[in-house]
Amino acid sequence: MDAVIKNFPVGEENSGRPTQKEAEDAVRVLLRWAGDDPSREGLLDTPSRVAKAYRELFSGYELDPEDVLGRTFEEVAGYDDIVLVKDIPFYSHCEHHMVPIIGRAHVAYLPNGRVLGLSKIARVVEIYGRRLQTQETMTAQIASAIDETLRPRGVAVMIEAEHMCMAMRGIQKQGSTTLTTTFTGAFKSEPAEQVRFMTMIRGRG
Ligand SMILES: Nc1nc2c(ncn2[C@@H]2O[C@H](COP(=O)(O)OP(=O)(O)OP(=O)(O)O)[C@@H](O)[C@H]2O)c(=O)[nH]1
Ligand SMILES: [Zn+2]
Repeated sequence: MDAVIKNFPVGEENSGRPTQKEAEDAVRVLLRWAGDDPSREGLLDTPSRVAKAYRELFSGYELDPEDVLGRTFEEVAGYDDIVLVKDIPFYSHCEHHMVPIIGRAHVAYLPNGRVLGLSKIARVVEIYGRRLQTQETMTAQIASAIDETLRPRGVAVMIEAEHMCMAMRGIQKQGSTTLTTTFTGAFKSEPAEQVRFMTMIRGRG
């Protein structure tokens, strides 16, 4: 982990975060709420496993996209056309039900003299994915993080995702996909750039 711990600093100043024991007790309550017995053998270690899993699934709160996006390159031989990283898979959790959102992000920008390491784009998707989210917020957050740190001529983000809260429960519609987009700069002002972005995303193989 090479980025700064931000929202939940590990240490004495970390007064707002529950203790491991509090988290495990909360899981025991939810196990009882589900109708099971937390003291049966198979569930004895479950609270500590769940607490550990939550640290991983929600590790995005501890990372700052600015640290990840700080490393840029200028030597790209004058390349100034679209850079698109498409089909970045991610898992997130909806902030309404805390069940998974399973999706793919497509992220593009128009360089303004500087380019990002390609892996950094996927890292930004991870940082925002590993938080409680709405798809709209996550789409906008990825775009503005890149916009504000890299200052490119434009950013385009599309997310396609399936929401388990619509598939496993509630309306129970499996297989529906939600699409969200955020465009900034030239992608926002020039429809032709949006069309190029969409064409590049849809051009498979
Ligand atoms: N806009 C948006 N809505 C979302 C997202 N994830 C989940 N939701 C919706 O959040 C809404 C919450 O609605 P509520 O009526 O408060 O909760 P609910 O009774 O559990 O809703 P149902 O899912 O319809 O049973 C639901 O319509 C979900 O489909 C998201 O990323 N974006
Ligand atoms: Zn939901």
